[in-house]
Formats: sequence, structure tokens, C-alpha cells
Amino acid sequence: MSAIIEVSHVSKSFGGVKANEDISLTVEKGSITGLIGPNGSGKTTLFNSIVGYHPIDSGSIRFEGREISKLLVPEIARLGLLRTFQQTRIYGKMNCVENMLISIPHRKMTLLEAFRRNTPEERERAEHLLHFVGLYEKRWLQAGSLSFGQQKLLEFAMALMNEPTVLLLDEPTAGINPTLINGLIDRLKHANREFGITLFIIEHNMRVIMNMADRIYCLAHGRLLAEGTPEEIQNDQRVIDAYLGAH
Ligand SMILES: Nc1ncnc2c1ncn2[C@@H]1O[C@H](COP(=O)(O)OP(=O)(O)OP(=O)(O)O)[C@@H](O)[C@H]1O
Repeated sequence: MSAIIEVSHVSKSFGGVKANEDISLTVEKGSITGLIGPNGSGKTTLFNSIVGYHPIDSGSIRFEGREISKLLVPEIARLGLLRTFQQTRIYGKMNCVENMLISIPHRKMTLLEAFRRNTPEERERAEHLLHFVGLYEKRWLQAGSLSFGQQKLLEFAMALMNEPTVLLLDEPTAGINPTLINGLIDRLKHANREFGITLFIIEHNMRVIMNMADRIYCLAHGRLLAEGTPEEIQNDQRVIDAYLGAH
């Protein structure tokens, strides 16, 4: 495997708060990589830096060997690097298929035009992916009427509409009941194995991340505390003291 994301010595402060300090890590192509750490340890800030949501103070971020730390969100998205959020971002009044169709990015037209111009291939792809995440039967329902877990599955399918190379997932299982969590894990693993999508996942649910990740990074107080396989991380005394002891 080779590195698809290379974060080197990245720092980012908000006023006096050092949210990320001298962080270096790599995400291997084709891997499922985990990012854990206590609340406020800088995980979301790092994701935001990688996808271009805000400029970094220093350091370098490379995607497929190319420096991306000065690029804007849509430019990075066009390269195939996308993220999802802790809170779902769906349109509750639209049905699932409509949500899928408007998730195709960078259209320089109104929503109405966007619907008119969707190609049959895009519609077919939307339905295929809704089937993939188990929402095909519900495709004509308003997204707002779905359970929170189903909305997360919809959001995942919306991200897949853009055919990402790498998907950054911010707490994908937060707020989802255990049955749906298992379904989501299964779908994520499938997307990784069968579609070859590299996954970089922030997750507080240890059962989930230990079960999925090839490699895990742990942050604490904005710094990289430890890295290793799930087994190494679980047995790392620094991680236990800073984080796992409370979980
Ligand atoms: N836009 C911002 N403005 C000011 N401070 C911020 C901003 N974003 C993050 N911070 C601060 O940076 C630190 C790291 O926050 P961040 O959200 O990255 O942590 P996290 O590990 O993702 O936490 P959680 O697990 O609770 O989501 C916190 O002290 C937070 O208050």
C-alpha cells in the first residue's frame, strides 16, 4: 500500500487555542484508517484542514502526492476527497432520490434546472446506491421522515454519488441504534473492499473502530498521542490513560 493522504507537521490555532499542533500522519490507499481521541482533541479540526474548510497555519497536506493545503473545498472535492459530518446534511422536505440527485456537486445552475438536467444514468446510479444502503424501498419518502440512522445511510449514499477516492467520515455511527450500526459497518466495509474507497473515520464507538480499522491514530490535546493497529492502540498505556479508560 502507498500513502494517499500525507499530513506533515500540520498546526492550526483558533485564537489562543492550539487545535492541532505539529500533526503528521498518513492514510494508506485502500485502507480503513481510524482517528480517535477525547472530545476537543482536534479530530474535526484535522478533517476540516484536510478537505480545505479552513487554511492551516503551517505544515503540508498532500493528496495522491499533490499539495492540497492551499486549495478550496470544491477543488479538493473534485479531486475525489470528500467528507461527511457529525450532523446529517440532508434536505428533509425532499425525497431520497431528490437528495441523491442534488448531491452531485459543482452545478452552476438552480436546483430546478439541476433536476431537469439529471441524466437517466444519474437517476439509475441514485437508485442503485439507495439499494446498496438498503433504502430502495423508501426512495420516494421525504428524507425528513427517515430515522436518524437511515438519514446517515442516505448521507453516505449521497457521498458515494460523487464517486470519491477517499471519504472522511465524522462519527458515522453517532446516534444510531445498534442494529443499524451493524448494517452501516457492513456497507462501509463493502464500499472499501468492493469499490476501493479509502475511508478515514473519526469514531467514538470503540467496538466499531477496532472492528473496522487497519490502522488507528489517537489525538490528545491537539497532538498525535499514538498510532498503531487496533490491537496496539488498545494496549497502549498512553491511549488508555488519555482516552480508553473513560470508554
Ligand atoms: N472554529 C473554531 N473556532 C474556535 N475554536 C475552535 C473552532 N473549531 C474548533 N475549535 C476548538 O479547537 C479544539 C479542537 O476541537 P475539535 O472540534 O477539532 O475537537 P474534536 O476532537 O473533533 O472534538 P469532538 O470529539 O468533541 O468532536 C477545541 O478546543 C475547540 O473548541
